[in-house]
Amino acid sequence: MGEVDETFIQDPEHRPCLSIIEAEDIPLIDLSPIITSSSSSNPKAIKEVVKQIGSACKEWGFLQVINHGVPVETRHKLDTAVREFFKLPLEEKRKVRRDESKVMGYYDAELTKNVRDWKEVLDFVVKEPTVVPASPYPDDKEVTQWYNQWPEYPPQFREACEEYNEQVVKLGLKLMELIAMSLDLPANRFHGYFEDETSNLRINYYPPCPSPHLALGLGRHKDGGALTVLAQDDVGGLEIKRKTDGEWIRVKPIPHAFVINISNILQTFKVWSNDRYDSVEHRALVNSEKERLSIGLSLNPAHYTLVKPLEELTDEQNPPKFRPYSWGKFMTHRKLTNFKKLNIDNIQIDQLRILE
Ligand SMILES: O=C(O)CCC(=O)C(=O)O
Ligand SMILES: [Fe+2]
Repeated sequence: MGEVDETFIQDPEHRPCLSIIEAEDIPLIDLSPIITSSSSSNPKAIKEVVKQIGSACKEWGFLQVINHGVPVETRHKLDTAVREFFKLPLEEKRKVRRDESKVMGYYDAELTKNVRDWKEVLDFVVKEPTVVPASPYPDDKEVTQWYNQWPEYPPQFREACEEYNEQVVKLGLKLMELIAMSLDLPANRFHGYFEDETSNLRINYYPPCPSPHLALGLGRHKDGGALTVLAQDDVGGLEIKRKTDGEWIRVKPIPHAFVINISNILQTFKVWSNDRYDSVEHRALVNSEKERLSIGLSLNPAHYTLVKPLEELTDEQNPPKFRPYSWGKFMTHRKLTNFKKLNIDNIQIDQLRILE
């Protein structure tokens, strides 16, 4: 096979280094004290987990969890259905193609930072329908609803996906409790934000690529939302930009583990925690021999959430460093810019920073 189309080619400074640097791995946290017992039964073990979560969030922005309570079969069922879907002919997959009016579904021409990604994706909302603002304009109060487009084949797709979402959202909310505790907040501090969650599932399928040294499966980015729970298969390719030195390091696939990413584009946690927890860039490499699959559930708050530094974490010595922003308006803006140019700038975290 020849080289890839030039739309996929990364600028030299962003091309991947294919010889793996065997660096230290991101923290691996065993959640069994949380999953197997109630919070009163083993306070010492739970405190230890909270401590590990807190330092992983501060030092890495990424971690992996094992013994997380999501059944192996739930994950296996979705994995099987997804692989069957991506093997279908393009015309079949395009029957659930996303567009401006149906924003969830299949897509095969995504760009990250204006360079094409070597991947196909499927997007679903967790709650159907998901209520969101109709436009990103601050004065427009109109809302709209996002629905899923379920593939007809394989027939078990929808059930597998819904079961997976339910289990993984449960894990995501548990992790939000642990993160709250690591910030010395009550365990349920964030729960209210997720009652009308706008969470979504993003399935990434990376076909083998003839030029893995020139292209990326997914260019460098930070995720939206509060937290991403990612399942990657055993092929490997996820890299994160290490905070301490900016080196790209590979996240080792661990059977049945989930990779947790507390970071996001508008850095919800950076704002909520008033700068204690920061976000981290990551990307996905491809290879010339094997296809790769990853499934990320992004736990997102209700559209009407005003994200701002929590009062408990600010005081006179520690004044708020960020102005509030509307989660829903931000999310709608991001979704619509996939389809058309809008007459409003993308919000960046530094625009929200209150100058000292
Ligand atoms: O494929 C991966 O490992 C990363 C996926 C990812 O970062 C995303 O979907 O946002
Ligand atoms: Fe990501």
